[in-house]
Amino acid sequence: MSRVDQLRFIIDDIDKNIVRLFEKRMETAEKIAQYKLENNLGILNTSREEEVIESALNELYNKDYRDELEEFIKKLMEISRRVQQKRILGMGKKRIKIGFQGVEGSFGHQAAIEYFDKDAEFMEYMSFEDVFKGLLNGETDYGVLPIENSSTGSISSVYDLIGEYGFYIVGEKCLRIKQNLIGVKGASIKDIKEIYSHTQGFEQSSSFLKKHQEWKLIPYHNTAYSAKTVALSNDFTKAAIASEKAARLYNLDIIEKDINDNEHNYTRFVIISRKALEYIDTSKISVMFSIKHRAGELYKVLEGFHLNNVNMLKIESRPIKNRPWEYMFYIDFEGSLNDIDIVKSIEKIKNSSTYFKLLGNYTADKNAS
Ligand SMILES: C=C(O[C@@H]1C=C(C(=O)O)C=C[C@H]1O)C(=O)O
Repeated sequence: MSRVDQLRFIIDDIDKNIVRLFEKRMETAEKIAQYKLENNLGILNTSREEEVIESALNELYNKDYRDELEEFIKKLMEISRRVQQKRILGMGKKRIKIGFQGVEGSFGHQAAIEYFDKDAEFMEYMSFEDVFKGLLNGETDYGVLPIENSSTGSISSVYDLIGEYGFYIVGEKCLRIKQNLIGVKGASIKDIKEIYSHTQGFEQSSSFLKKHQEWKLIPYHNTAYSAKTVALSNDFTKAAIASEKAARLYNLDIIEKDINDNEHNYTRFVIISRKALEYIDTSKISVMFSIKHRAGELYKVLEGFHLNNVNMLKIESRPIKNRPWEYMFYIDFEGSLNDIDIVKSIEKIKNSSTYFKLLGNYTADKNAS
């Protein structure tokens, strides 16, 4: 072993000890952070830091290293303050709460889990409007709602609720939907008399259901809730249209798999919030507006997209309550508010509309266009 190798061997051993001591020191600092949080104390304590430096310098045999040691200890305390800060923020951070319609095993629940951190708290709501109410009264931080299915089209009630409640769209999640006919363990297709599902489940499986006109269709709040109801009934004559996950969760049999009419069956969910978020990495914009009931008004708006080379993704119109034959338009288009052409297109819509609201600028799900 060369001399330098020998010395490096010694350094490696010293570093191992330093790492062990470093870990110990940081863990102790975290315990102090806990105490500070409980006693409402600030992290920085200058007089204590001065003491720490002084006693460290007193420990030093080789006084030539005074400045270096001081620098080292100062840096160490800076790191320890950062660790404490992280710890306090982590402890203070409340779990975010997400509202969805239905029960565990519903597609809304799945979209919520896939979009948000698993540590979030997921809250079940009976109806779409209940999800909005939960957000309005502060029970939740975000709501997850289906807005469009690739086979059956827009979920108009959710559009209306977005208009009514005035929340923002801060994200989207596109989910592949596979519907299944599920029944109690041991039930066969011949036993069935009644089917429970959300109307979307029926609509998405309409060709399959046409072959069984004798079945009574009972619309329910949610596909997973239908599965749960069938499980509780323990009745061979009842079946549900729901996900494979719901079948597993409620201990039911899959009588017929993948009964949706279209193989490529997707539902797009929007993530709604009381506040708009900062526009970072955004690629899709949603707006809502109404226009004068006059020839060429919608054309003027759409011209703005063409002139500024903006790709429109979807347009939806919904009747305005109490104003017969007048409509609210909802448009989704590609872009970010950091882009000047996009801002110009939006200005054009604003100038041509009687009412305008920017619903959100968010990151598009790659499966949504
Ligand atoms: C660890 C503490 O928090 C901070 C960090 C210090 C350190 O790393 O030694 C000292 C004082 C505080 O500014 C403490 O208060 O003791």
